[in-house]
Amino acid sequence: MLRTTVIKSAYRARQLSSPFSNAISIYNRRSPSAQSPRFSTTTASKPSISTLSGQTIILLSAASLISGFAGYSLANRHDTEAVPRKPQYGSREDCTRAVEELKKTFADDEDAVSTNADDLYSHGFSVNDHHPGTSHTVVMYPTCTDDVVKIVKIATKYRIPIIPYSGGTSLEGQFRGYSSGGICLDMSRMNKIIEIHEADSDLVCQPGVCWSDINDTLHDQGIPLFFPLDPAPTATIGGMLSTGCSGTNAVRYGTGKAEWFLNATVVLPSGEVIKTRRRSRKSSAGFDTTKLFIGAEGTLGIVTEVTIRLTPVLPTTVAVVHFPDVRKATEAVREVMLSGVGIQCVELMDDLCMHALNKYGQSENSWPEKDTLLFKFQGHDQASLSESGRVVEEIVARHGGFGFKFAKDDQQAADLWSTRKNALYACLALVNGSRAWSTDVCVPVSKLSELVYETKKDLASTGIVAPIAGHAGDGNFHASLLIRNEEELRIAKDVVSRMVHRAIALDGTCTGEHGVGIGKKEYLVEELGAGTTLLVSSIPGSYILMILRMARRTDLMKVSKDIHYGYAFNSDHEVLKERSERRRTQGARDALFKDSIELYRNFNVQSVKNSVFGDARQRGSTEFRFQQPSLTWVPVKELPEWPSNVEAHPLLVIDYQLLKAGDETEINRLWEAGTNLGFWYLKNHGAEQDFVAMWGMGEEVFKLPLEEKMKYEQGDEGLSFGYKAVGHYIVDAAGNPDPVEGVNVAKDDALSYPKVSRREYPTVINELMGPVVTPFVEKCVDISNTMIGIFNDKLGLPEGALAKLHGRNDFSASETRTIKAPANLTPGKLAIGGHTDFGTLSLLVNNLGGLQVLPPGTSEWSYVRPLPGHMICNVGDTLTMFSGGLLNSNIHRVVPPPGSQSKHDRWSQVYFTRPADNAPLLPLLESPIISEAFNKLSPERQASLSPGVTSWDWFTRRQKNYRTKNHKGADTWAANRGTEHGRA
Ligand SMILES: O=C(O)CCC(=O)C(=O)O
Ligand SMILES: [Fe+2]
Repeated sequence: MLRTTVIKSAYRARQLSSPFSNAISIYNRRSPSAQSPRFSTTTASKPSISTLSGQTIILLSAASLISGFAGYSLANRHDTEAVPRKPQYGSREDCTRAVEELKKTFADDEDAVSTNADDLYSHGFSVNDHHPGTSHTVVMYPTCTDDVVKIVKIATKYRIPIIPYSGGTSLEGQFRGYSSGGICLDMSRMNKIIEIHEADSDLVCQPGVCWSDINDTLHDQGIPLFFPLDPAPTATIGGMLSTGCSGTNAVRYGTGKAEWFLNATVVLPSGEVIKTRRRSRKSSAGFDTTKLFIGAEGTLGIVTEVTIRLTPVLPTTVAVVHFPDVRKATEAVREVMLSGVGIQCVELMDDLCMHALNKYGQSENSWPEKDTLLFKFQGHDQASLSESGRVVEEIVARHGGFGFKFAKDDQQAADLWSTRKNALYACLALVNGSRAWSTDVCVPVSKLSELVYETKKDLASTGIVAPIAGHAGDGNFHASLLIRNEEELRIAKDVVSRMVHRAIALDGTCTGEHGVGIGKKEYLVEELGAGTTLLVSSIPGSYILMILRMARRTDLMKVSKDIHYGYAFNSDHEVLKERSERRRTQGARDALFKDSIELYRNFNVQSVKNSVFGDARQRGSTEFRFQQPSLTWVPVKELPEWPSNVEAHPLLVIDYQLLKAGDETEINRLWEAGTNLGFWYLKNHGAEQDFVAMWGMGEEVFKLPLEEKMKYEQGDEGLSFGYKAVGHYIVDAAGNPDPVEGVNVAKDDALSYPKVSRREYPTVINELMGPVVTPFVEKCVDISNTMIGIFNDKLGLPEGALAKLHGRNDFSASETRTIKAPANLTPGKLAIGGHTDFGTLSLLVNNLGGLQVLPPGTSEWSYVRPLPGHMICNVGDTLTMFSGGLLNSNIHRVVPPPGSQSKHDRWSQVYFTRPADNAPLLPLLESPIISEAFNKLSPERQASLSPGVTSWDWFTRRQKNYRTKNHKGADTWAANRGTEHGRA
């Protein structure tokens, strides 16, 4: 390692001092501390950075070193003899020791190590795909190859997998955390361009630098060269190399292969540093070692420096043309490609895509909603561009192309091209409350029409909305399957699987450019054959985990002061704040772009005024203008920190994705939480923004005139659906009125909308039902059902027993509850009196503290602190009853937020899962586990757990006795009580 550094630095020094060299050494102006004195800066560049959403790079499981080698996704192999051993990773204790050593090793660099929960979460989880996510144990921020070596050596010592993280646009779940713990290596501080060699048309850089920033830098310096590989705008070089990336320019320039990556410096699992080649354009000295690391998705080593090849910038222009169907369009592409005209890109957008662009795109144009091709021509001058245009116009006409539009000037060309750039985001907005499963396949160009045609037919038969856009010139296309719930996710899985088999049968590949990740592993043997797969897997020191990373858009939303909506959580970690800030600026362009589309999709945004679609350097404030109904968001502002002198009760943090994946340890931890305090944090649940959106809905309701709101009041008969004015509930035996405003929506209404199931709501709620309330309910139902299923099994109940009592389509008191407690409540005043929740499970998000629990066996209330990205979940009475008292419905209440937090409005969003109205409330004694536990209880407790009434009667009795109007004295308070009776 040392030797490499010395040689390299001497080499650079010579270059810099040589009068014949035009090498330029460039550093990132924003990271002066990271500049090494030995590379004196001659030119400060514009920042060339990316963290949040570029391609991902590397995953390295250091443990493989110890276990010999590990296989590259051989899970599906039948030939069991050939299956390499799985790496044996260190235990959680080993992980803890590794983190200690990392902290000690990097003690003098306070930015190098983070164990902040939010940081761990945002690096291991992604909202942009459907794969389960897991937090890492620690996130490391190396600045140089030496740092990486140190980290790798520690990882190897404790057998901890490393999951490096650079940009993170990856779509196949490549950068997830590892269940037994892992080290995430965030390459964002290795974001420098080191040398530009104009005369050689190449450039040396670190892996965290973004390709579009490289091109901006070259442009700014008047260097007429560029790097033509163009995946997502914030993809970074390390990730691009590691996934063998491509983009729209692949037709002309090919993909991310060794012709573009001339050499790479790589840290191997042993900690040894190698450089794959010198800088000469060609070499026949042995193996093309660089290529080994291309597309390896980080399974072989960590790339810490790369030399990329550049190419001259040539004039281009753009044309668009529409077709009656996709077959005709792809046939035209084939003929155009054979004509030999100067084509840089050929992009296909299907009819659905064009519809999305008309609806949500930013273009002035209104397009025919037909399968469409977009050509980018390349030529030496206007005449040659025009000539190419003429030839293509003739060809496409022969294939039924119509509306051929050739850009008159650069401005028009840029406008037309932005259509393609906006396509993905516009498509994502098509289905309210959906997530996209974006995936790609690639076939020989002549087979593309068949593949697209068959896939569209298949998609249509499933009812899943899935616009298709792709690189028609390469036979590569992307389908974005827009899915709203678990059922559609299941259908989508099958569709994707059929699409992949279809592509492979056409002599194609399961992925043209997204990579394998964890999403496409299962197809490798089918595509490559067992022999090739085994060969790859048996490269000594090869690593198995395919885990990519991607930025969480919400992470950005939380910290961005530029976005005037959402809410801000606070962190007591200064380090995190700084990092968030850094990430905010680095990933701003891409993330804001996505944010704005999210708003289009969900909130009828009329326009987004800022630089998201423009120059990354002018990242000003963002203004969103909303169509009716206008949403005034709970503004992002610096909410005060959790006061350092206030203790909060610790809760177990449960990882929802691990629960879903059936992780036994996590399931046991959920059981532990449920049977003890009955409260826990839930992370990686993917519904954070849905909770926030509900506050937006609440704000819209609360600002209506009181008279209007009172038309939708819950009433005093025991119903809780609808509006609740301040003072209408009591908070104690004395009958003191509550100070909070609230609004509840029945699950039954949210799921049946526009059909009214239980009651009518204010117009603003109706308008927000589709974009906000229904998706919120759907997500909460899914999340709740997952946990109910787990409790069912742990309770020893027959499969589906609890689920049957909570049927999605059975009428129940399940509901959303949005609560706003005003700022500056009198200290000591109760916002919500002490109670147990009526139903089975409650899912809760707060913006500020105030919730308190009375832990079993104590008489002191303890705060529960809201944590960013985490819900607070708790067991309610009906689950306690069904479980014969095994699961604990704990008493809790809400007081004014602690410290200076009390100066702010407190928002709270709950989803209550309650049993079907007619479900009888009795312990489910058919389970031996439950009956054994129940038999041990005191008669009084047994009676309290066996009311024998229906869920609906239980609920209305309790609800009725909370109403101020019904309060007749302390007896009324007692009459609203739940399972508190008979507790030990
Ligand atoms: O606002 C909170 O934090 C808790 C709300 C609650 O306990 C309830 O609505 O049942
Ligand atoms: Fe509650």
